[in-house]
Amino acid sequence: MAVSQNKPLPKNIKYGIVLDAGSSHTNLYVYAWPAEKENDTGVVHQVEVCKVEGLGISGYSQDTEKAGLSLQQCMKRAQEVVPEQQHGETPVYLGATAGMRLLSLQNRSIADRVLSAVEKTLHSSPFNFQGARVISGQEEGAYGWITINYLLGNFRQPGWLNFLPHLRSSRGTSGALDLGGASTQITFVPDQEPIESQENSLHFRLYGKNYNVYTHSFLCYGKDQALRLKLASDLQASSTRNGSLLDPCFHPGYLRIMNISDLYMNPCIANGEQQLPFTQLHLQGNGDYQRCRMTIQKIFNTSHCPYSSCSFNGIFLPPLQGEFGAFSAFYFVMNFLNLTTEKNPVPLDKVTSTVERFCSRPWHEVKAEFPKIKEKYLSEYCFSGTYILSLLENGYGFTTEKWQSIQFLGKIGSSDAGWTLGYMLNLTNMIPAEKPPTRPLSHASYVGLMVFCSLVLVAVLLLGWLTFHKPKCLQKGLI
Ligand SMILES: Nc1ncnc2c1ncn2[C@@H]1O[C@H](COP(=O)(O)OP(=O)(O)OP(=O)(O)O)[C@@H](O)[C@H]1O
Repeated sequence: MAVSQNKPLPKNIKYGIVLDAGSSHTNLYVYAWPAEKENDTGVVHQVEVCKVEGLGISGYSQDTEKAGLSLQQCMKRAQEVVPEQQHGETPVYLGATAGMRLLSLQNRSIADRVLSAVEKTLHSSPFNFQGARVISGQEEGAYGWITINYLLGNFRQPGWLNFLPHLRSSRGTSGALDLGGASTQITFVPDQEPIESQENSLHFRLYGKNYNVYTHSFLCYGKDQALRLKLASDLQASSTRNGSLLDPCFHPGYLRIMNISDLYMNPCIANGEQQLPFTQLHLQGNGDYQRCRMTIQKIFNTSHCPYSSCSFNGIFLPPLQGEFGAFSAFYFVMNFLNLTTEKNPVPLDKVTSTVERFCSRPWHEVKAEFPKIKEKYLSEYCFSGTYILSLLENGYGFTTEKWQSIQFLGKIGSSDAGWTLGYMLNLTNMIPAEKPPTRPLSHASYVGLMVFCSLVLVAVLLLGWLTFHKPKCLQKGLI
């Protein structure tokens, strides 16, 4: 509790804490904002993030003790950041995402045990713990959309538009693309209304403005689960007798051994395990982007669509509209491949050729060049890059032209792009439905505005007089 106690305490700052319990990890975020401005947009910022080691939902169910200790360390860090006298009033929320949705489908009682173990630790902290819950895919999409638009300042409305309500539109928002380990979300305000499918439709009224938002969360299409789907589909298509598989999505020279039971012990994959005559899968990379793309394509079923347009698996998708911010693993992967820029998006053909070149590089060379990067991530950037291209291009229909509207975002200002900030803003009622009353002008601004308007009026009158009453001598001279 040392750090903040030695510093002068900032006045009138409020704090909130959100834990994001993902499939592979848990992150703790501390947010802060000036108390007197809490209903303004864009005032909340992330002041701390702490990674809870071993507390992915899968990790927690295996090594509860390690994960518990790491969670306590992150809570300690939060105690240092938030001034001690504010601990009791600082809310803490925990939201578990797709990893936990899958675990609940697989084994409800383990999932409940994981949540109650985490709850116990959080209840014993000095903060105001508000509960742990599994958030739905729809919520994950919606809160991600709220976060990025809040941080980008897109909910700000120029004051003069209040007098012209018919000109108000929700076009000014950015769509949100989120790629997790177990699920992926797409959320945006479409042009087409009403949204054809009810389960993909959300309505918000924020700061006095209506938003009809399309969202869908694809469970099992996060990058880790998508790899499993692809491997299961490869196995089904192969005639291997001993479990050896040549995999175009890994680098030449790369080898990985996986237990078949781990691959199939998963609600994402229909059980086909018992027909296999081997217990282990031996993957051998050959780094062939085009073939990798073809194998990935098989996990997207585009054979039926009960709506006017679909993404894949018969899920409604209206025509893409506006700009998009792509974050989480979309960003991690593109950033590793040097394909994220602050200003202009990298064109689709350059992204494709970069991924293609990277996939073809021998594994020993890649490993030697990036010794500090976790082997799991490094070995999968070829698959992940190819998967991102398949999902965005074939799954959602980002053509060469539309690709330019995607911005890969890690942070916006000091805050990570993700669902957590939107979740806290909603639970603390910090996004009002109606626009907060605008503050009256100060005396000095009022006088300034009157002087400015008077000068403009005088200039317009003078110009009018000169135009219509030209001096006679001048008029004669012209003839
Ligand atoms: N630096 C990195 N490079 C590559 N992959 C990464 C990196 N950091 C995290 N990941 C992976 O990116 C994926 C997305 O991470 P994120 O934290 O957004 O998802 P999650 O919360 O686990 O997913 P879900 O919402 O599906 O439960 C995970 O598979 C994670 O392991």
